[in-house]
Amino acid sequence: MNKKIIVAVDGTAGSGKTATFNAVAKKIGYEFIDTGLMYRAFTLLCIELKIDFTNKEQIIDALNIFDFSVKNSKPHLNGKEVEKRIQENDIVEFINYVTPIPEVRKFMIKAQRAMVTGGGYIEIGRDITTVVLPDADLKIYLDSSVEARAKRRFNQNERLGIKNNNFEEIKNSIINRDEQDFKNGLKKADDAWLIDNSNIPIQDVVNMVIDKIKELEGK
Ligand SMILES: Nc1ncnc2c1ncn2[C@@H]1O[C@H](COP(=O)(O)OP(=O)(O)OP(=O)(O)O)[C@@H](O)[C@H]1O
Ligand SMILES: Nc1ccn([C@H]2C[C@H](O)[C@@H](COP(=O)(O)O)O2)c(=O)n1
Repeated sequence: MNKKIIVAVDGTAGSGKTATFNAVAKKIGYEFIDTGLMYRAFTLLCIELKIDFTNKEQIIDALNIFDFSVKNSKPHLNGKEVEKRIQENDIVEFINYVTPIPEVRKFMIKAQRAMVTGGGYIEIGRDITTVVLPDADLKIYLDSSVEARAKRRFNQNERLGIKNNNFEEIKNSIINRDEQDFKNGLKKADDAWLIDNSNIPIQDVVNMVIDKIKELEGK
């Protein structure tokens, strides 16, 4: 019986981490953890508490009443399902006040590490291969050109019928998010496998990754 492994994934905003590795996890029966949802849910809590986002102490105090869980593959904040709510624009507007705070990152890193109790997990984010799971069996850094990511997000918004869908605004938002992520420590780990999917269909990336996981399971 092959032994399941731990897979850690980092990558740039909108590069395809969720769509790609959710599909991989479903195909091979692994647990999928998207750590971005935790930061989004915590930002929502701060919004609901009407916190002054320039006041770090208030944000840090909110950690004491932050309960995040995933039930039936849906993120829950203090017991309430928030899957759609945490994808709304106000979250992105305020999240950059939250993610740089060391005490917030320390809290999240501890929780994200504790979620992975052995093989059979795929965890994605921005500091998983470098901080949360530095000893993961397989580390992947997923990236795409800004153009490719903006086109995908634009097309996704069209499909979803999102109004005021503007390519240039999306492109600038991606550039800004990259800037903040790199400031927060996003980088390709020396021992991570770089996958640039700018011109690779998602199904091909899924298959490449599954082949690699199966190879490592057999070792
Ligand atoms: N290889 C690919 N080719 C074309 N489109 C892709 C590819 N991978 C992902 N996509 C599409 O790109 C869009 C963004 O993907 P996704 O939301 O998974 O990115 P992400 O890295 O999780 O984003 P974020 O960092 O914002 O959470 C989605 O519409 C997804 O279907
Ligand atoms: N481990 C992580 C995961 C996410 N973030 C930041 C990056 C974004 O600003 C925000 C939401 O992540 P997304 O849902 O877009 O993947 O949280 C981080 O700093 N560390």
